[in-house]
Parts: sequence; structure tokens; C-alpha cells
Amino acid sequence: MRIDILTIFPDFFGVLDISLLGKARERGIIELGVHDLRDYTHDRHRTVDDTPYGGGAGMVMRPEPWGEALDATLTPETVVIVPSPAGVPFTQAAARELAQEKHLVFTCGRYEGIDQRVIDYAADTVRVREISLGDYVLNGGEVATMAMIEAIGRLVPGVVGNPESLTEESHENGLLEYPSYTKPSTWRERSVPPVLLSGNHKAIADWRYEQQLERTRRVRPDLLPDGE
Ligand SMILES: COC(=O)c1ccnc(N)c1
Repeated sequence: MRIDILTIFPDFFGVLDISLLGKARERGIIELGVHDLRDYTHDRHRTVDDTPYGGGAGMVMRPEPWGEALDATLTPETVVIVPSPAGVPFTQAAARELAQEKHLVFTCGRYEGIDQRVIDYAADTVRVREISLGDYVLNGGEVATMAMIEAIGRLVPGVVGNPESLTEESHENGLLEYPSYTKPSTWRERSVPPVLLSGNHKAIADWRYEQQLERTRRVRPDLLPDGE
């Protein structure tokens, strides 16, 4: 998979050289390109924004630099991801789908957003997904992009050492994950649930599923399958 990020804060993504994705990049599983949108401006001040038509507070990102940046980056198989509070809620299922794609381009908007014609222009030739991390506003798309790259990147085949570890996580089976424990078996007078020490794999699996249901009922009843 190749990921390209278009942003006015390229240094923000230095952290992607470390962590899991750093190793995936070393192994050539994921290629990453971070591009400074200002490299696609031609004025002395490298201007990327201007006042909104129709008035109102704040500034809007100019279409010209975005157009040139997209022209230099898009391929026919690209999926453009626009982090936006006005987008479709991001889910584990979406992360799983996007992890199968060959090329993702993240467009990090700032200010009051990107001139709408840029999104419409891209949508004429490639798939565009406006995606929200939740019902709140950030100052720019960079933090959301980082979160999505981590959620997607870890699902790209070959990135995580033991794919088994991906199957029992929150939201993988639609439910929240069960509680986890490790040594010591008693800590500050709190003991590990005895079933986990029983060696009875079926009893452990049943207990874990029941814990998923209980936690999902309590915290996220909206995720419960009908009848549970
Ligand atoms: C500028 O981007 C945002 O404010 C944003 C992006 C993705 N999800 C959100 N909830 C906000």
C-alpha cells in the first residue's frame, strides 16, 4: 500500500517513522509520502488560504495549490480521504476496507476547510471519502489523519506480526473487547477471574464472549446485535 499525505504541516508526521508503521515502511509493506502543500504555491508568501466568498469569519484553503498537489499525486486507483467533521463516521469496518486499497491520499484541511471545488474536482476522477472521527471539531485534518493511518495501517496484511491478535479486538466482531489480565494472579488484593486460570478453553471463550456482551450493553448498547 502507498499512502500520501498533503498538509501544510509536514513535520507533524515525523512520528510515522517510528512505531509499527516505521517497521512496515522498512519492510516495504507500506510506502509513505508526506508533501507540503506550500510547495504547490507560486507567490512569495506561499499563500494557501483566502477570505470566504459570501463573507463570514475565518479563511478557506485556495483551490489552486490543492489542484496542483492532487494532479501530482493521484492515480486511477487512489482513494482520497478528506478528514472532516462533516464526514461519514470512521469505523473499524471502514479501516478494514481501506486497508485493502493500493493507494490512499489524505488531504489535511486547515482553517475553515478546503474550497469545495477541490473535493468535487477529485471526485470526477477518483473515489473520495469524507470521514469524521466523531462529533467534534479539530483545528486541522492532521490529527485525524494520524489516527486513521494507525487504524488502517495496522490492518494491512503483513504489518502486525501475529494477525490472530487483530481478531479479538474491540469492534472486530462488532462488540467491545473483553477485559484482559496478566501476572501476578493477585495484585493489591485483586485476583484474576478464576476461569482464566482454569485451562478450560471453552469455558474461557464463553466467559470472554459474555464479558464482551456485558461491556457492550453497559457502554455501547447501540452496537448490540438484535436480541442480545
Ligand atoms: C479539520 O478536521 C476536523 O476538524 C475533523 C476531522 C475528522 N474528524 C473530526 N471529528 C474533525
